[in-house]
Amino acid sequence: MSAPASLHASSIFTVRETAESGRGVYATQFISKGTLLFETAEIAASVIYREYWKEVCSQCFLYDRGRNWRIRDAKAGLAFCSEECQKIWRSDEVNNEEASIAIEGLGKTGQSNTSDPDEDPEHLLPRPTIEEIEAAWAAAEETATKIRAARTSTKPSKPERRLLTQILAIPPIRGVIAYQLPALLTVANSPSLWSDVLILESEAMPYISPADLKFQITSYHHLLACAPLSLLDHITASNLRTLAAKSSHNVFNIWSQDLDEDTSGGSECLGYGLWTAASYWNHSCGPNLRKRREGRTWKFWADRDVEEGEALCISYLGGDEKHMTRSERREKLKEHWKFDCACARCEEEVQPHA
Ligand SMILES: C[S@@+](CC[C@H](N)C(=O)[O-])C[C@H]1O[C@@H](n2cnc3c(N)ncnc32)[C@H](O)[C@@H]1O
Repeated sequence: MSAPASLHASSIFTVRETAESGRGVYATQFISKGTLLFETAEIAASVIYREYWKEVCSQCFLYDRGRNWRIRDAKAGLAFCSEECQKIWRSDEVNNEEASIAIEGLGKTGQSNTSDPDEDPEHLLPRPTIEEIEAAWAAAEETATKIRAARTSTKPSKPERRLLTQILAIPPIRGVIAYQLPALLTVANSPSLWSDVLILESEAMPYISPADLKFQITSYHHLLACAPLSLLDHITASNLRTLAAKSSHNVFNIWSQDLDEDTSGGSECLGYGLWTAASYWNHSCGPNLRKRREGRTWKFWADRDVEEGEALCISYLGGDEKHMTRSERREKLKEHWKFDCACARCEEEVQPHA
């Protein structure tokens, strides 16, 4: 199957291969402006940035102008807008609470605190190549094997205990680990949702810097060293590499205000998430869809009348495309999403050479 079942179920659009932009979504009938085309709440992984954890509901992502939510799970480092949301979060995923508490405990007992990726000197270096990525993960696996042995041994040896202590003393990178954990819970608890992750478009060089790659590996080791044993089989380099490769082109930012509706600025990026079924809309610099997040649900509407056979596209530029020149748009899309835009507006605006 080339897309999640929920997309195939639509009678007004279909997902198919395109010549220039991978798979795309196409109208199978005339669609009038304002029609709600699709909604999805299937999130394979998400993270709220650490600085917002008290202000953003961990379940529904509600943010109220920076007000702190009073319902807290301090051990798990999470806040909720209501008891209802906390209840849903607790019951949602097997292991959710236990695993979150284990991760939150990292760096709180030993000498380590937390690490800021932006302060790492390797943060500004170029993306690691495919060869560098392979070598780093191969080396990581040797340590991972030892950590697994130490965790599963009924009577860990002195070197095994020392290894676990050493790993747990490394400062955790909370932003990375807090995104990896929900993905691994998806692997463990929702195999069909994880299958939807596997068919998303991949990026072969997904790490934005050597520091990013290093931190993903450190977090892998941290997870192996402290996550509940029931999760251990799912904490694999393969799953975490898949997550990075798929997230690169497919995550949606979680904004404090809806950018499609309000382009006046002031919206803060609170985190991001991987909504698998929402990842098939291609970009157009003249989009015909409007999107909005309501809690955990992304909704997509026709923003004008759409003819049968037309590509259904959102804007990846959040409304800025309206005020940008062709070359500015293409440069930004290339820089952030690494593709040469093949949309109809870019085609139409090609300047003939003198
Ligand atoms: C969220 S995915 C969209 C679905 C994707 N086409 C697929 O097959 O899974 C984003 C990726 O689609 C491709 N894409 C989206 N819009 C495009 C466009 N206007 N021109 C060229 N490629 C585009 C790029 O490869 C981009 O990284």
